[in-house]
Amino acid sequence: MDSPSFITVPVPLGDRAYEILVGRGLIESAGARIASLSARATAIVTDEHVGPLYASALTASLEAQGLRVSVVTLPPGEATKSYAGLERVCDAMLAARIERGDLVVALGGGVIGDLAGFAAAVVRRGVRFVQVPTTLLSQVDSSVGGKTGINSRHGKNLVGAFHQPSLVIADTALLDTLPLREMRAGYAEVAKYGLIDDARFFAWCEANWQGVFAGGPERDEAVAQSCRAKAAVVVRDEHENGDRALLNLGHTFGHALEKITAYDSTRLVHGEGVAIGLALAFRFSASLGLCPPADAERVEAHLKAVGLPTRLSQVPGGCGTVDALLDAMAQDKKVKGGALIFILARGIGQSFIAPGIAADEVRRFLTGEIDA
Ligand SMILES: NC(=O)c1ccc[n+]([C@@H]2O[C@H](COP(=O)([O-])OP(=O)(O)OC[C@H]3O[C@@H](n4cnc5c(N)ncnc54)[C@H](O)[C@@H]3O)[C@@H](O)[C@H]2O)c1
Ligand SMILES: O=C(O)C(=O)C[C@@H](O)[C@H](O)[C@H](O)COP(=O)(O)O
Ligand SMILES: [Zn+2]
Repeated sequence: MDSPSFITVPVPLGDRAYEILVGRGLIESAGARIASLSARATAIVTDEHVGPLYASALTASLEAQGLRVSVVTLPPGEATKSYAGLERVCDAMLAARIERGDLVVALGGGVIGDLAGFAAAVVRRGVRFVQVPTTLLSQVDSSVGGKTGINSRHGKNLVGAFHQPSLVIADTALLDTLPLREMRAGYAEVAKYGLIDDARFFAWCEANWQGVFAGGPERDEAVAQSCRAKAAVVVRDEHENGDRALLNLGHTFGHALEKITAYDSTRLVHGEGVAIGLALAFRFSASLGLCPPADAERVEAHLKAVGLPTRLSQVPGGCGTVDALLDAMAQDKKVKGGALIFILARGIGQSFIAPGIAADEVRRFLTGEIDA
């Protein structure tokens, strides 16, 4: 199993423990690594952008290990994370006679990872799966932690399951073909880890983001550090009964925007929604007197420097009314007893879970943001 140097990030979850491998060129040895999990057959799930670039190399690498391989290729974009997409993947797995002891291999971004992982969770009541994430977002976030699912017309990720992967192979060279818009979107989730609880990492991001984009050693470091940060949270709260909600920083607003833009990736992709959501969470915290306004300005300045949107006015086609936003936010999975729970911040790297924010405060803040 010769391969270039790589970083291993363990996710010690007892009988669901697995490793995240991060490095350039890992796809070449993916077949041997996946074969070591002792399956007989694999179903690769991918999309129409990623499949033509990487599915044949992965197929060859798996077949060289004697594994039977089938491939299902879906349309790219958020709209694929749907009931129809789920039906296609489940039926393809069943048609390929994928058994419980076999493996689903998600080759793509977060859309494919969430969808394939959910199909793996439900087909035959549970098949193992491997993540081969191909976007920055999926390498730093969605391939880790076992949240799988699809969107509903009622909201983001409302139908899903916790189902941990058996292995994550993050080949950072695959990001060389990723469009700039998608690099930027994934970067919002990288910056998020600094904003949650690691001010030093946020400062590192401010100084090193160009290297992450360019594919230097900073890229591998950013992916590995993000995975370490996420794994640490997931290990202490796998099913989001407490601290894991911190990973939702920016998402109460961001998910509402994704729903309002009808999961139309030409208008808004997840990471762009998160970028606007991060900026909103910090400005909301500042407006409540919780966070120094200078920190909110610094967050916005960094996101803008990278080329990310930070304002509701930047949502193509508009962000809807305050009522539409509040209505979408009411379906957030953090809602308890009908009341919203926000992730707010006392400063950069000092985020916290904030129940008990009055609905009037949210309305006042959003009204100001829409009018800004
Ligand atoms: N499960 C989780 O914990 C979690 C965490 C964060 C986000 N998510 C979910 O992830 C999804 C977003 O994922 P995403 O940002 O990866 O989007 P995506 O999967 O839609 O991929 C973005 C685009 O890049 C293309 N692409 C992917 N890899 C490529 C490559 N190497 N070269 C060229 N093109 C490539 C895709 O075809 C697509 O058009 C959202 O649905 C979000 O809700 C889940
Ligand atoms: O892994 C988590 O937990 C996260 O919240 C990570 C988020 O970046 C991700 O977008 C996640 O899918 C959101 O989860 P949801 O439970 O709010 O749908
Ligand atoms: Zn996210």
